[in-house]
Amino acid sequence: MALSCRSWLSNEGGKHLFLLFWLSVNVLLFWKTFRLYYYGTQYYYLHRMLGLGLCISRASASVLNMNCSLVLLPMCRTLLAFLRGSKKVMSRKARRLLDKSKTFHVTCGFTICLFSVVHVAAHMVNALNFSLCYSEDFPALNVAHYRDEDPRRFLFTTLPGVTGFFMVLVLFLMCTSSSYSLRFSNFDVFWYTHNLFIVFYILLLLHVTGGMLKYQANLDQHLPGCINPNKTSIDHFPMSKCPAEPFLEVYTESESGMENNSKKICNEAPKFQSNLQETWFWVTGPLCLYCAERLYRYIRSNKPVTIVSVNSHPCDVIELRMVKENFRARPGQYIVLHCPSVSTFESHPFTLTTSPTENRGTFGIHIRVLGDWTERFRELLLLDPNLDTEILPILQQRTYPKLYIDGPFGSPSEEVFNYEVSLCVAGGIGVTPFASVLNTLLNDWKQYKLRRLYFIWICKEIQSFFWFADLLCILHDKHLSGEKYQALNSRLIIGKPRLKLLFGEIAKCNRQKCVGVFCCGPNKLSKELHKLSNKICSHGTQFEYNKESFS
Ligand SMILES: NC(=O)C1=CN([C@@H]2O[C@H](COP(=O)(O)OP(=O)(O)OC[C@H]3O[C@@H](n4cnc5c(N)ncnc54)[C@H](OP(=O)(O)O)[C@@H]3O)[C@@H](O)[C@H]2O)C=CC1
Ligand code: HEM
Repeated sequence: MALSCRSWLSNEGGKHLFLLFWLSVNVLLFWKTFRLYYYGTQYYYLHRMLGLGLCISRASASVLNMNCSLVLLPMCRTLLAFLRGSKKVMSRKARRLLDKSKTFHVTCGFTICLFSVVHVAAHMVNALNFSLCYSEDFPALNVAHYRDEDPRRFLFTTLPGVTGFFMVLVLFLMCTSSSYSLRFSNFDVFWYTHNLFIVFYILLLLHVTGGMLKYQANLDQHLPGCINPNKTSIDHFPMSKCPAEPFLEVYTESESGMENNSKKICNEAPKFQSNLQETWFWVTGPLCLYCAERLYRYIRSNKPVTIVSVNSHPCDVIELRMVKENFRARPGQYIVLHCPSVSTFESHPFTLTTSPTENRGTFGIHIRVLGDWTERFRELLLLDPNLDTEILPILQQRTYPKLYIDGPFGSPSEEVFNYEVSLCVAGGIGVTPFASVLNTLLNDWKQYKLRRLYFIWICKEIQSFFWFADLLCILHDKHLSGEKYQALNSRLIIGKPRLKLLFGEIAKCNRQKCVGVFCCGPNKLSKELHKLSNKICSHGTQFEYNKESFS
């Protein structure tokens, strides 16, 4: 039991701890801001005018500030790839958190949507109260031009109102088009709408320059509650219509000593100033970082690659070999392919199956033709579908379509080399990340921590194994004996692997070790391995689960 807890903690602990920390900061930020506007002496008159709507609108704005700042960071993929590669900078546990970057991005995105609803609702109430609680005494505090003015005026004729309206519209479009089904069926729509994020940020930075909500700047000359000799009552707002609590009930002695002031004479009338714009502090940094990342990626991917060879494999897989000046990549990384002849904006991630080395500049990917984009791409590559293989030296190269790559970007499979023992389970074309790992082990494995690799590849059709038959046999021959492809036969087993039994065997042979479990394939395979990694813990062996994803 203790061991399975240790496995669970090792697999799930980091991400749950990070999520708890992020949640706590959100709650703390909301509560701290709520209290500031509820009890803050400098907001006493504004609170009297707007009531809880003020506190909730400002508290939700604080949460929006933080998440609008965080939402872009997980998408700085080049920065994430650098962090993955810099082993000195982060521990493996910290690097494994990078696998959840897209999940964190979506979480922040949804939080922005949720608190945008809260923020808009609270500001609707504020618009109403600005109108109902128009103050003759403090004209600087008012947003309405006169009492009982139509609150819709603020929403559609002021900068915060108009920018807020369009921000909600953009956010609605971005989120509704981000659903998995729409991204899968019509990536272009997702891409067009999601790139409205730049409009979202421009509107956000304009939104907060409205300066409608004001704080009192001369508390030393006029502490709320003091007596104005020119007025008999201290009620500056039409109490019958205003939502704010009665004067003395809100402020207790411990909060600000308000009662004492009801005997003090005010030295001068209250003066009000617009709040400092915190949003610029929160958002400017990450926005500049992300824009710099996109600019760097644009410049880096602006030069087309040279296609060296195109191989057609069984079961609708094509292998593409390319070369690009100064392109470097680590095994397990992926690139994003963009072919303007197929689609103007649509691009797709593919894991590198061969990475460039010192003595070979080419790199390769294996593409399973599944959807319209890959279908069209194959037609452009293999003009004559009957051609089995077509390897053209660079000089005689046919006119292939222009092809651009973005990346390389990091992925969990890079960690395979950082365990002493690793188990790689591939389902179908999900073998690609491990192909690059195996290719690397062909050359120089001594530099890595990895000393034992278990590799399981599950395919629907036996012909699929021909995608990497050469590689598997060379590996096998290099480390074991056997004729060409004979080796494969001796390791080909018909039927599903008994993963639970396999884990037990691995645990027995690697007592007291931490085994890195890597999966790339169908979700149900991934879920089964994840469950086993959390559960199996015999012989003191721990299984650390790493799900492959284009994070
Ligand atoms: N870097 C990355 O993130 C990459 C991810 N991928 C992903 O990998 C997946 C591969 O798809 P595809 O080639 O169609 O794979 P398949 O759907 O053909 O599945 C491959 C094999 O895995 C078997 N399988 C599925 N679930 C289990 C399980 N729980 N236990 C044992 N065997 C199981 C299947 O058996 P059965 O026939 O019974 O279903 C099938 O024989 C895709 O979802 C793709 O997105 C691919 C490449 C790279
Ligand atoms: C204010 C809110 C949001 C902003 C500013 C934002 C911004 C971005 C940016 C800049 C990217 C990177 C595009 C790239 O470099 O490839 C991105 C990608 C992504 N966003 Fe958002 N997003 C927001 C909300 C959401 C929400 C709510 C969801 C989910 C429902 C979501 C899902 C995604 C996904 C899945 C990707 C990755 C696309 C891919 O690479 O496959 N986003 N987003």
